[in-house]
Amino acid sequence: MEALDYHAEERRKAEFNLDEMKIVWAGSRRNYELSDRVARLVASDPVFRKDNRTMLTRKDLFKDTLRKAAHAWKRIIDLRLSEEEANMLRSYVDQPAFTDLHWGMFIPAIKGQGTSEQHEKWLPMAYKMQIIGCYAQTELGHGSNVQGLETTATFDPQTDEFDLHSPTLTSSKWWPGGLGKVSTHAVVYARLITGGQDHGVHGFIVQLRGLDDHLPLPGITVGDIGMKFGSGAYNSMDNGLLRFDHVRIPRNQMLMRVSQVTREGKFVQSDVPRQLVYGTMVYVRQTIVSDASCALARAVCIATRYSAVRRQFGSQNGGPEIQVIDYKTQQSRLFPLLASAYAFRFVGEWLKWLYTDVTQRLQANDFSTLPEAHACTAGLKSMTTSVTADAIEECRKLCGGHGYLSNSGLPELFAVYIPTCTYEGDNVVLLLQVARFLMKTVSQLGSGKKPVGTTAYMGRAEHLMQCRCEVEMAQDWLKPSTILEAFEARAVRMSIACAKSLGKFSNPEDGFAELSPDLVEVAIAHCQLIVVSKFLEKLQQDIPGKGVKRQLEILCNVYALHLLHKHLGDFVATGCITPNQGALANEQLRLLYAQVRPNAIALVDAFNYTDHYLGSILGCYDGNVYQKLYQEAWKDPLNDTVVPDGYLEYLRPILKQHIRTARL
Ligand SMILES: CCCCCCCC/C=C\CCCCCCCCCCC/C=C/C(=O)SCCNC(=O)CCNC(=O)[C@H](O)C(C)(C)COP(=O)(O)OP(=O)(O)OC[C@H]1O[C@@H](n2cnc3c(N)ncnc32)[C@H](O)[C@@H]1OP(=O)(O)O
Ligand SMILES: Cc1cc2nc3c(=O)[nH]c(=O)nc-3n(C[C@H](O)[C@H](O)[C@H](O)COP(=O)(O)OP(=O)(O)OC[C@H]3O[C@@H](n4cnc5c(N)ncnc54)[C@H](O)[C@@H]3O)c2cc1C
Repeated sequence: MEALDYHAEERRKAEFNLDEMKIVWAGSRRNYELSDRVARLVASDPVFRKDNRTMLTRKDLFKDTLRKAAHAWKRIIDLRLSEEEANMLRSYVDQPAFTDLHWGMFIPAIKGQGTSEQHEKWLPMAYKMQIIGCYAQTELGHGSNVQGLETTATFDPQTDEFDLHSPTLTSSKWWPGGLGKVSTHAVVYARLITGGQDHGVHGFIVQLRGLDDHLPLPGITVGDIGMKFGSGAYNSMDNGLLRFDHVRIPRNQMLMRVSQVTREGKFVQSDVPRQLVYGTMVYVRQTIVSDASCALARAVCIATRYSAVRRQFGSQNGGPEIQVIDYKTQQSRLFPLLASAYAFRFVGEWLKWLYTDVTQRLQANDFSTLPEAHACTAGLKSMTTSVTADAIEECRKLCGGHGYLSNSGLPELFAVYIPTCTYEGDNVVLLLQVARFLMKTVSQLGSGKKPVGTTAYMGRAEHLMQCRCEVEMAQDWLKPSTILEAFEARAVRMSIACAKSLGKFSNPEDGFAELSPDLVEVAIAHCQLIVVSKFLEKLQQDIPGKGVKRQLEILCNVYALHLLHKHLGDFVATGCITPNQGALANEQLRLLYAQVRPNAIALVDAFNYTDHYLGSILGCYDGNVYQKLYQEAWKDPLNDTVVPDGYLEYLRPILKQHIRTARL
């Protein structure tokens, strides 16, 4: 018998080839096939079950995480999965774990900042997980200000060792994932001191726990920092605290690609820029942008499928009520998020390319594109995670009351996701880094130095400062060059206005601090331009499949025009468009929503998420929401008994007292 599909009619409405769209989303046919296979492998394995995890105590959740990680590792070895497949498996298992930090930060830190001898010594053990590492940078007193870290690594020429020490309470390492209970090793960031001189923050490989007994080594105090936001969620991770009491490590455990300390204790700064010490963060920020599209797509998939099932009001002659997805307000809240998921997917692909390019250049000692890579990863990490965090909450609201149920999947997704706005760099702090980069670019405009890469548009500042938008009718807004020019003009005009205001301050740093809220807006405008332009560039590619390119064009226009509508003040105040042209953009946006509507379910099907990964009754593929909600309610432990525990002690006495009072 064919399974019920409450979305069958919606799926029939689609105007494009779904299989081809799945390939576009996955990046290639090969990626699609790998990802589909791994997703099904995880979904069908009972060890990876996750529907009960918000009910577990912290200890049980943590043990469950250890069990899943061990099982995942066994599957990776037994099935001889490649690193790429293993990473897919990690993300489909969908439970933050120490392995994220081991593979995502500890290994990349050694690779990026270690010498070839250090690679040879440490990487084989790390790849086999014979040692497990974390990334111990943040302290109780300092996170954003990395230069303010207090842990010291003092070289002792007598013994050829570093003495690692936590001189104050605030120097305690605080937050590193995997540190609390699991890691045997850490890359620790500490101030390097030689001959009484402070050389700033550097990375050191430090063993924390015994490899046989897992006990902390002498001089090391280590533990978990405690429960975090929400149930389940990020509490599967053992974010830890760490203190050193004069712990000794050999000199060759300082990561020495950027700077070296010789046997005599001489500090040598190589030609490699000191910012490479921050390189692991650049790598992770880039991965966070791709992950943002996945998290956003997940929330949007749930809200879209549920919006097609849910009906409220408007029944005519006893017929069905209106599907809430048909309300224009629902569309205007939901479809820009759907478009953003695609936009972030494509900008994530591009950022991966940029990162690979800069890495290859760094290997050849070409550091020229490092500032651009830093600005792009920082800005896009900030922008995509802020939008995604807000969007998950919006999707919860789009699902009405049922969105607040844990089994909608949205509360846990929100709780897991929101720290992304803080970790790997607080989002505001990162936007200020972008703003610094932009102000520097503007200040060099007159010097003959041609801006390149994502700031190339600033080279056309003269034109962009005075160009006039030519839109006369709503449909004029569909021209890619019109959209692009409006976004470029807005970004350049806001940048130059800020640079002029900065010029009025005698001390530039005072000006930067005073104008920082405006500078954040400038950085956002620049990042939005990058996303819009990368979406437009994607559309220049050959995209096969009936109707696929057309749907992507519609989504690209939705993405750009909803931003234009949301930031209308910027566009009008800078004179890039007139208020009337803004109104025409909004008119066009409404027409675009009507074009998205019949394709909405298929556009979220293209993410190819299994019900296991979605973890949501509201978002389940077959749309059989009400029956599943009803069945699920009976599985709650509170419903194990008809009369709740505590009735006799606490409820009955009150009820009885009430009866007595009533009789009086
Ligand atoms: C189960 C088994 C599974 C097996 C799986 C196997 C396969 C797995 C494969 C892959 C796995 C991948 C997994 C990924 C998972 C990832 C999970 C991630 C979890 C993340 C958890 C969180 C971790 C953290 O949070 S770590 C700590 C992060 N901390 C921060 O981000 C701190 C933020 N602060 C800073 O970055 C800096 O302090 C600052 C930039 C804000 C300021 O720095 P400062 O030195 O003061 O610099 P400043 O004076 O402002 O600038 C000086 C110049 O330097 C430039 N600059 C700054 N930063 C950088 C940089 N990063 N790169 C390049 N340049 C930089 C800056 O622009 C200035 O330049 P100028 O030209 O002089 O102006
Ligand atoms: C779940 C989670 C996992 C983490 N994992 C790790 C890990 O594995 N390893 C690790 O080392 N760290 C980790 N961290 C720490 C994380 O990197 C830091 O919390 C993060 O970098 C923010 O730093 P902070 O906590 O010092 O925030 P703060 O800098 O204290 O931020 C507080 C407020 O001040 C504002 N602010 C700060 N500086 C400025 C400024 N210059 N201008 C304007 N506003 C400013 C911020 O915008 C924010 O609103 C993790 C954190 C979390 C939440």
